Amino acid sequence: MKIARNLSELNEALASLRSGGRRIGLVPTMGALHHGHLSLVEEARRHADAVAVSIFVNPLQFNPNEDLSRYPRDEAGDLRKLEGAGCDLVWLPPVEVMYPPGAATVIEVGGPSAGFEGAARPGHFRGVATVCAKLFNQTGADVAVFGEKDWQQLQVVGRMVADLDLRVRIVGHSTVREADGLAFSSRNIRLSPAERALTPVLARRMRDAIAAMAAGAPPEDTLAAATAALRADGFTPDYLALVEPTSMSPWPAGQAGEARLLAAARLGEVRLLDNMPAHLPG
Ligand SMILES: Nc1ncnc2c1ncn2[C@@H]1O[C@H](COP(=O)(O)OP(=O)(O)OP(=O)(O)O)[C@@H](O)[C@H]1O
Ligand SMILES: CC(C)(CO)[C@@H](O)C(=O)[O-]
Ligand code: BAL
Repeated sequence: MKIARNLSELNEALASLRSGGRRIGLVPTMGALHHGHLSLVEEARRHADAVAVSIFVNPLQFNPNEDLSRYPRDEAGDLRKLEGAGCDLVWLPPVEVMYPPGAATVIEVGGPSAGFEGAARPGHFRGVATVCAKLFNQTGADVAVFGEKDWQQLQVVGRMVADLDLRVRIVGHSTVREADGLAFSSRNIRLSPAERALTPVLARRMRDAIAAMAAGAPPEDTLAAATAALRADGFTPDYLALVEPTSMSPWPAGQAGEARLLAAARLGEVRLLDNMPAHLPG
């Protein structure tokens, strides 16, 4: 497994991986890797001949009051896991390589960036889009794999690639969960044991709400009741909302079809994100 920390090391590693027309699959991450990330690596392998994983905690997507300095980091553990997963190349740029002094260009995606994470974390998707565009250009990846866990991010990146005619193909991979239903997430390690024990309730409330709506219960009332129940459970819900899955527009009242239920709720200092498909009857 090759490790690159600057652009000339990256270019050298890519030149050898690409020999004979081999296709490159990229998995962008912020490190502190878990089973969700490793399953994105496996997915990338299904679409490409060589897999590159980037590990970069991107300051541009954190707000000043967010947890950039406390974001979990475990470079040695990450490299061990990636070696075991058969990753071919790890791209580990320091901040000054990604954003050299004087850098002054950002990418602003409209449409699916609005609302939800975009509202809770102003400027977050500008940072995500900018770093993803740079990662795609730096690696020349043929395919890039993203997790559905960050559903809105997946839509924003897909929108950017379409709008800018980027040559990378975006592949989404389903959310990988712990046995009790909690979606794997790097920040989960900051949950106390009592908070960790409560986390499966979020996915359970979402599944129950979807089942009720599929059986004909009105979405607005069902989601209001689920939100109140989560609050009583001990969560601080941020949103629980049905959206059109690609544009992220509110799902029109009374419409039948495949919507997406998005949730964000705080538990202690951790903000949990989840989403699930919701098939609504006419
Ligand atoms: N449980 C999961 N299942 C599938 N993909 C995941 C999962 N968790 C993260 N990913 C994906 O891995 C990629 C890198 O995500 P990131 O490094 O931010 O990890 P994370 O676990 O989402 O961390 P965070 O705590 O910051 O949300 C993203 O495409 C993300 O959607
Ligand atoms: C896509 C990403 C690596 C960009 O920094 C990040 O937002 C993440 O880890 O989901
Ligand atoms: N997993 C999305 C990246 C972030 O929370 O900043």
